[in-house]
Amino acid sequence: MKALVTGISGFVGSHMAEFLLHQGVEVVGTIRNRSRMDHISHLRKDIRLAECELRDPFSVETLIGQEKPELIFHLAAQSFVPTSWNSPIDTIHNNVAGQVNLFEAVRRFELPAKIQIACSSEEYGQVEPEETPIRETNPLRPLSPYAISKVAQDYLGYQYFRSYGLHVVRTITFNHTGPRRGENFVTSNFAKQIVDIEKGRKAPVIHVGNLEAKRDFTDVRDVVRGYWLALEKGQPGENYNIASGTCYTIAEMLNTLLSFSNVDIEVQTDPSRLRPSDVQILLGDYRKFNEATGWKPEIPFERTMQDLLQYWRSQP
Ligand SMILES: Nc1nc2c(ncn2[C@@H]2O[C@H](COP(=O)(O)OP(=O)(O)O[C@H]3O[C@H](CO)[C@@H](O)[C@H](O)[C@@H]3O)[C@@H](O)[C@H]2O)c(=O)[nH]1
Repeated sequence: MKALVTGISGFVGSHMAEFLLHQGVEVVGTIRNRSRMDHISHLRKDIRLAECELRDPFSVETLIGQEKPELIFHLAAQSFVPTSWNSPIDTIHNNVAGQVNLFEAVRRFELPAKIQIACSSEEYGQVEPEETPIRETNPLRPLSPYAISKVAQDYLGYQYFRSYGLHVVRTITFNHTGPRRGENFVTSNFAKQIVDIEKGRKAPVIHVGNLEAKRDFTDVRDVVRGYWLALEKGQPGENYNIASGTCYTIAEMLNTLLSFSNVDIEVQTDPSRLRPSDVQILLGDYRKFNEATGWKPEIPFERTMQDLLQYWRSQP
């Protein structure tokens, strides 16, 4: 069995590759010439890498024609919400055109591949308190250009299934974190600041944005197991929430991290970390996915936070 992982050098891509190798699957991954390789350096002898610019249809067609994978995990994306306000067109183009190119190449070669696409709980956007936990039937009220790009990816998955019969499974993943999470994202950003303070590299002040927002965090290792099950047991054309079913305010998440450290800190709001519009609450209902695949989260939030701190402590 051969799997293609787009964005293999990224946070989720590297965990996906590890999971697939444990399943005995042959792994090919896409990288770009500017990709950082440190997340997958320990896997280099076990995986194959292909340089591919997903925005370029010729590049994607060549890759798909050469590799003909049976499974595709489409994880490559511009995934940081604040970047999408600074570069809205780039975010939408990158995320949407990349996926269309992939789908068109699969069609062109009439590949019977199963394709997982990484949709996002950001698509739900403005959620009313009585709508939680959020089900897949909730209206989408996106609040950022990033969320718009994910709505487009999501509905393209639906449309390519309906129009052409592509086996696309749409996973709607809530926040996820763990070792190797990029340092822009809130969990990793706060963990790294704490470790920098522990190591004496930074004054004991943590800079934060909106601490009131509530997020539903799942460990990335549970998430990639979910992506595998989505292709093994999920129905093509369907969308499935992948979530923990519990949410924390960002302040509670910070306190959890601090409970695993001895540092004494001051918290300071950095206005540049506040967003033009922030999704206030994301709390997912994963029953539909559980019923289809048996998936449920296994790694407790506290362990994820400890592992994340350990990850930053181990970095040079
Ligand atoms: N990044 C960041 N966020 C902060 C900070 N302080 C508070 N926050 C708040 O923490 C929350 C989470 O921010 P992020 O970690 O940047 O993630 P996100 O915007 O929720 O998006 C993530 O989850 C989506 C799924 O819902 C993913 O699709 C997306 O790619 C990303 O992983 C937001 O409400 C943000 O305003 C900070 O210093 N930095």
